[in-house]
Amino acid sequence: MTENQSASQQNRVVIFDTTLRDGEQSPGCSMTPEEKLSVAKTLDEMGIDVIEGGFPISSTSDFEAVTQIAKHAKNAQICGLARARQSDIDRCWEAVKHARRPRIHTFLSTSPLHMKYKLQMEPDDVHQAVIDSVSYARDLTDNVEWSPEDGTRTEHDFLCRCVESAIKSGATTINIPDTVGYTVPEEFHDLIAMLRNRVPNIDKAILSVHCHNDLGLAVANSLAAVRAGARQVEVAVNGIGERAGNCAMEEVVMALKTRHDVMPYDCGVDTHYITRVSRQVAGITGFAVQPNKAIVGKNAFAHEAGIHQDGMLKNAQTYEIMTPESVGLTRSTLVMGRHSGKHAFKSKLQELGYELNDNELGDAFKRFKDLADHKKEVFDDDLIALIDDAVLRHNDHIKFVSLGIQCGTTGPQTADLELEIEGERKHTKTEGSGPVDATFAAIRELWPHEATLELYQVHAVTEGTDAQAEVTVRLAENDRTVNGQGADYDTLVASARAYINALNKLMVKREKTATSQEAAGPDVMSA
Ligand SMILES: CC(=O)SCCNC(=O)CCNC(=O)[C@H](O)C(C)(C)COP(=O)(O)OP(=O)(O)OC[C@H]1O[C@@H](n2cnc3c(N)ncnc32)[C@H](O)[C@@H]1OP(=O)(O)O
Ligand SMILES: CC(C)C(=O)C(=O)O
Repeated sequence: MTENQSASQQNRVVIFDTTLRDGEQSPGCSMTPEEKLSVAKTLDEMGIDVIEGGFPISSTSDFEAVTQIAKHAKNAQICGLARARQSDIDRCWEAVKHARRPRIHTFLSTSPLHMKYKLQMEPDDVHQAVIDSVSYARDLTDNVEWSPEDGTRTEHDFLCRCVESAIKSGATTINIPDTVGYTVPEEFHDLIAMLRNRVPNIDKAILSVHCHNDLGLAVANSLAAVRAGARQVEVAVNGIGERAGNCAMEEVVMALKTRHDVMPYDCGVDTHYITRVSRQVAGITGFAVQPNKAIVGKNAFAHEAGIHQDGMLKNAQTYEIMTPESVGLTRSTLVMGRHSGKHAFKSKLQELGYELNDNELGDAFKRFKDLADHKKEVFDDDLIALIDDAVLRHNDHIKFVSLGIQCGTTGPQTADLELEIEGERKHTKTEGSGPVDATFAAIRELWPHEATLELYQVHAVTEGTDAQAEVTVRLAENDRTVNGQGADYDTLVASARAYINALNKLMVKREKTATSQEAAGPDVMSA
């Protein structure tokens, strides 16, 4: 009996996280291999069962990300996506094979619309390609997932035929995607029930769902599918993903935990990591979480109305269906400030879930002391922003040194900027239309580049006029898009740091992103 089958029989729901593949398909959301690896490490630690690290044939950067994730994962199965092409499957296997538990996820559209217009293939040829691609993948590994893309708009007879053949060809997971987020919960429930009733060998594979959120129904649809017998749910942190996004990991996991009475299914996720991974993904992608977002929004556990506050004081359960602690929002035991030393700093970071090496700790401590000199209270959110900004910066080609600004109504706005570029200090003083424009103009003068600014976003980490600013800068150059982040108590310094971070990432991408054309194979398998 396979691991998947035993999970299926025991009401255990496998959590398959696709933040790093479908999540990354959100426009402007691309992540470097290093960033993907750092998120994957958290997902692995928190008990996510399967991590889809990317689409290895799509770029050398994605190939490298999946390879690195596969090499580092301790517990999770590591998966890559592949079209129904030998070259895609080979490339995927090359990356995932390093994992202790690798998985190939291959897919092909089965809806009339997709077959006719997108694939331009006849149903019989699609059916044969399913058999060929799954059999080919199965020769490489015994852990093969197959997805009929646009499955929810596929004719039932044809869906059953393809699912049955995919299982006969060796698929161990059958994932039904609601690719365009069209389905409503009752329909999804009935679709899964229909497959279980009609496909004779359905129990040989675990049934999975992959829901998009175009109508805001991704979580409801996924839970309806679980109630009908699906035992894998595909999710993304903060619900990011193509268009309106994917089923939000934190929502499904907390719904299963909180309403175990009506949904008696278990998953292996340690929910205490939820806040941390949400912040990590938001920081890396620059996709801020809306304040009223379930589970991870800033207001998810805030009570403002007097009657609610009164109820909370008398008994928290009056207005709280789950505790903030259960998702990792802990009341601080260590208060950090200018008098805190390195030991307390290290313990605090451990409390927040960060393990830094000695160099990273040293750099972060210097930044913390500087911040504490300028800010009365250093909150947990300040530290998280600071750590996310300070680590992962060691190999940067361009480093921020200092910035002086002249702004206001009395004279030209100028930025006096010093950078260290490949070990050499460079300095300039540049004018601009406002201090941010002057700062970015100074960077462009010291490091000329063609990339265009697509997004400039400032977010106050905490309340108060001394709050740290967390800035996101998105730069685009040809097909490459990168998000840079910077945090500082000075908004302009944070802006400079974010722009420089984006430039550093762009350089890494320039080096690594050779398009996959030479690796991409010619045709759909049977065509
Ligand atoms: C529903 C989903 O989320 S599926 C995943 C979507 N994710 C992405 O597309 C992100 C990564 N994609 C990419 O980088 C590129 O699209 C690549 C590298 C995969 C392919 O790039 P290109 O070779 O330039 O092809 P392009 O993207 O223009 O078109 C896709 C081709 O794949 C074919 N195709 C689409 N899905 C499949 C599939 N499951 N199996 C086989 N072929 C497929 C299309 O019919 C089209 O073929 P054609 O070129 O013969 O018309
Ligand atoms: C590849 C499949 C699972 C997908 O992402 C979709 O259909 O949305």
